[in-house]
Order: sequence, then structure tokens, then C-alpha cells
Amino acid sequence: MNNDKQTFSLTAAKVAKRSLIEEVELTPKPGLVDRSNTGAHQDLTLQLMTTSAEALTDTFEKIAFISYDCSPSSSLREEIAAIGRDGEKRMFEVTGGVNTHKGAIWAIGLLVSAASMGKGMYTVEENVTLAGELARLPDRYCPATKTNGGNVTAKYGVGGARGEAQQGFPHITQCSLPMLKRSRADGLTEEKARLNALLALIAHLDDTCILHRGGPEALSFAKKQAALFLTNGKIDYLNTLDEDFTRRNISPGGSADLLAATLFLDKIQTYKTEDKVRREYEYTI
Ligand SMILES: CC(C)(COP(=O)(O)OP(=O)(O)OC[C@H]1O[C@@H](n2cnc3c(N)ncnc32)[C@H](O[C@H]2O[C@H](COP(=O)(O)OP(=O)(O)OP(=O)(O)O)[C@@H](O)[C@H]2O)[C@@H]1O)[C@@H](O)C(=O)NCCC(=O)NCCS
Ligand SMILES: Nc1ncnc2[nH]cnc12
Repeated sequence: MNNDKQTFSLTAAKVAKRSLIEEVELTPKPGLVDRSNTGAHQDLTLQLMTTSAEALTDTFEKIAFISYDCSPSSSLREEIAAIGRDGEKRMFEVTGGVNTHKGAIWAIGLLVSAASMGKGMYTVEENVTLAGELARLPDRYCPATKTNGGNVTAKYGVGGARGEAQQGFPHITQCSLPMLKRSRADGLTEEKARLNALLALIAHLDDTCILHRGGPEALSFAKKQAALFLTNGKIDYLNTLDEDFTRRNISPGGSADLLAATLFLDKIQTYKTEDKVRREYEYTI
């Protein structure tokens, strides 16, 4: 039993880290850091994002470990929040104060917890439902600090990262995951399937990162351009979008986080079926 708990916790953490790295390496992404450029960011690099992802493995492992075979409860919510905040601290330490993965720690942290509650056996629907339940529980120790997301959610009446989780990640279940699966079923490469999934998120998400930088006009521009890409589907068009987003200082950082969360959910599904040797080999990287 303890062995299973340790194995799953380590596996979930490695899957989480890998999902973060796959997200940042996916290229070309509009306005975001990728293998070609740093998009609309002056303080982020591919190396910094990778270092940040690697430093977070331990956070995800701890979250999985304390959640294993549990049910959502106020005490679990508060324990996870404390580990998540330590993770944010670690992220800021290794990045020299740059916010690389705050939204991802939140979203993937909750999903790691849910997956671990089900010992890796739950479906995507069960995982997002439990993660949502956990996110709706109060956290008495949440500091009342002002955040970019907090400012724009109040100003424009959008749900932001907190709302997305509390509603059970509707943009993952209704946009990115179906798009990822449909694109694979249509025979597209894995890279193109992931780009489609990202653009499906950008086309629909009220991303507080975009709102904070450019207000509703920037958000509406990003959504329209992403929807256009999904109808025309040409990779070249993504390079044009990358230039446009970067020039306008648009960064769909929330969509990037949710893409990583989508990849996590997609991969963790195979835990129950994959043979152990292959799994341990694959998740070592
Ligand atoms: C619930 C929290 C995530 C806190 O949320 P809040 O909205 O108050 O805080 P923010 O600091 O603004 O972080 C939210 C980040 O979430 C991403 N995001 C945005 N919109 C959405 C959305 N609709 N759905 C899901 N996720 C979304 C986004 O992350 C990306 O942007 C980050 C860069 O943002 P920022 O620092 O603002 O950067 P710049 O634009 O460059 O700003 P300046 O330089 O101009 O200042 C980057 O991380 C991207 O990945 C949002 O930024 C959560 O933190 C919380 O409450 N935690 C407590 C601990 C806890 O309970 N944990 C439990 C689970 S572990
Ligand atoms: N690839 C990326 N570029 C910029 N911000 C991000 N936040 C999460 N992933 C990101």
C-alpha cells in the first residue's frame, strides 16, 4: 500500500513536470515563450521556465502523497494550499522573482490531488469534479494580497484561475481536451494536435493575464485570432499570430497553464493501463 502511494505520487509529479515542459517547448505559440522566442515576455526564457518546472516536481509529489486515497475536505484543502504556496515560494526562488508557473501550480496542483484521491484510477470527469470540489472549499490561511488576476476579475467580472478550477475546469473538458483528441483522431501530428488544443483555449478563455496587460480589447482580439486559426489551420498563420500578439504585448499565460493541465489529465489517464516498466522508464525524463 505504502509502496503504491509512493509510486503514484512520484509518477504524478513526473507527469506534471513533463506536462509543463511539453507546454513550454511546443512551438510556435502566440505571445508565449517557446523554442523560437520569448513572445511578449521580457523576463522569461525557455531555460527559466524549464528550471521552474523541474523545481516544482517536489511540490506536486507532496500534494499527491497527502491526497492519496482521500476525499475532499477542508483540512486537505488547507494542507494543499500550504504546499502550493511553498511551491510558489520555491518558483520565485529559482526564477529570481519571476512568475513562471503560478497559475499552473494552482490548476495542476488541484488535479494532481484529485488524481491521487483516486489512486490514479479516476476518469477525467471524476478528476475535474473532485478538483473543483476541493477548489470551492475555504482556505482560512489564504493571504489577502493584491494580485493581477484579483484586480481584473473584480474589474471585468470574469472568473479567472480560481473560477475555472471551482467550476471543474470547463475549458479543459469542453475545449482543449476534445480538440486534442479530435485532432489526433484526424491523424494530425501530436504537435499540431497540442497547438490546436492551445488555440481552442485562447479562443474561449477569459485569460486574466491578457486582460491585465491589454484589457477587453486585447482579449477580444486574441479570441478572434485564435478562432480564425482554428478555421484555417495553417502553421504559418501561427507565426503571424506570434508576431501580432508580441507586438501588442498579449500573453495568453492562463491558456498555456491550462494546456499543461490538459496534457497532465490526458497522460495520467494511462496510469491504470500502462505496464509498470514502460511507465517508470517514460516518466524518468
Ligand atoms: C488562485 C490563484 C491562481 C491565485 O489567483 P489570482 O487570480 O488571484 O492570481 P494571479 O497572481 O493573477 O495568478 C493567476 C494566474 O492564473 C493563470 N490564469 C489567468 N487566467 C486564467 C483562467 N481564466 N483560467 C485559468 N488560469 C488562468 C495566469 O497564469 C499565467 O500568467 C502568469 C503570469 O501572470 P502575471 O504575473 O500577472 O504576469 P505578467 O502579465 O507578465 O505581469 P506583470 O509582469 O505585468 O506583473 C503566469 O504564471 C502564467 O502561468 C494567471 O496569472 C492561486 O495562486 C492561489 O490562490 N493559490 C493559493 C494556494 C492554493 O490554494 N493552492 C492550491 C493548489 S496547489
Ligand atoms: N510558455 C509560456 N510563456 C509565457 N507564460 C507562460 N505561462 C505558462 N506557460 C507560459
